[in-house]
Amino acid sequence: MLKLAPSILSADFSKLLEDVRKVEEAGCDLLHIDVMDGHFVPNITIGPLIAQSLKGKTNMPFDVHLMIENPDQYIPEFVKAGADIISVHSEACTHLHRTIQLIKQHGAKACVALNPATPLSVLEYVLEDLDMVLLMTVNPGFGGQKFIEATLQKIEALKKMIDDRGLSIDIQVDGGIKPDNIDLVTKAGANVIVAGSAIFNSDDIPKTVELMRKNATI
Ligand SMILES: O=C(CO)[C@H](O)[C@H](O)COP(=O)(O)O
Ligand SMILES: [Fe+2]
Repeated sequence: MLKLAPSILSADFSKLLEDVRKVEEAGCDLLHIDVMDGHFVPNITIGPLIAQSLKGKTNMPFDVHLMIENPDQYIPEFVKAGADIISVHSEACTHLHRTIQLIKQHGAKACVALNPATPLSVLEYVLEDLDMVLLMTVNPGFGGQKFIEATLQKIEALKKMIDDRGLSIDIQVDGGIKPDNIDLVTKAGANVIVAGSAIFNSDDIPKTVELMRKNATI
């Protein structure tokens, strides 16, 4: 099933709740919350307090993308703040299996995110434990970057890996996705689509969301 996950990184933080309601009214499925620590990625964004302040004010589940070092330290806090899905970067986890179990023990859905240059082989022994895999289609750290075409092959390969094992795991893509390339990523096998600048910087959010759904091949 296609799920659209607008990234609040491109929202107007001075009227965040208003922007969140706009994307919910436009029919988006998940709220993608980008957490950056200035270490794992060069940018600093938001922490659990902001997530918590939005909880209960929208019905969209919270899809929390942790771009931070030592994610284990913060997972309990983000679940308390309302995270429904937590993504951790394989590159930031020394004990990836343990971190995945920690997310699940706290009652959230577990997702592993991979940078564009990270091979799918890191998923070999943990894939069965996951609810979702997030393939970055830009290098993490900033919104509004250009989609990296080479990730299309990787999406296809992940889809095959999941199907070959008879699993049912969502494939999320994040970075540079717009109405004019959503067909490529959905055709390759992605079904959870993050879009920040394409949605929040649009003059007509409902129209852009509708166009993304129309152009998706699923
Ligand atoms: O994780 C991210 C960046 O690290 C963001 O989710 C992503 O960049 C979304 O923004 P855009 O759609 O504008 O590329
Ligand atoms: Fe993200």
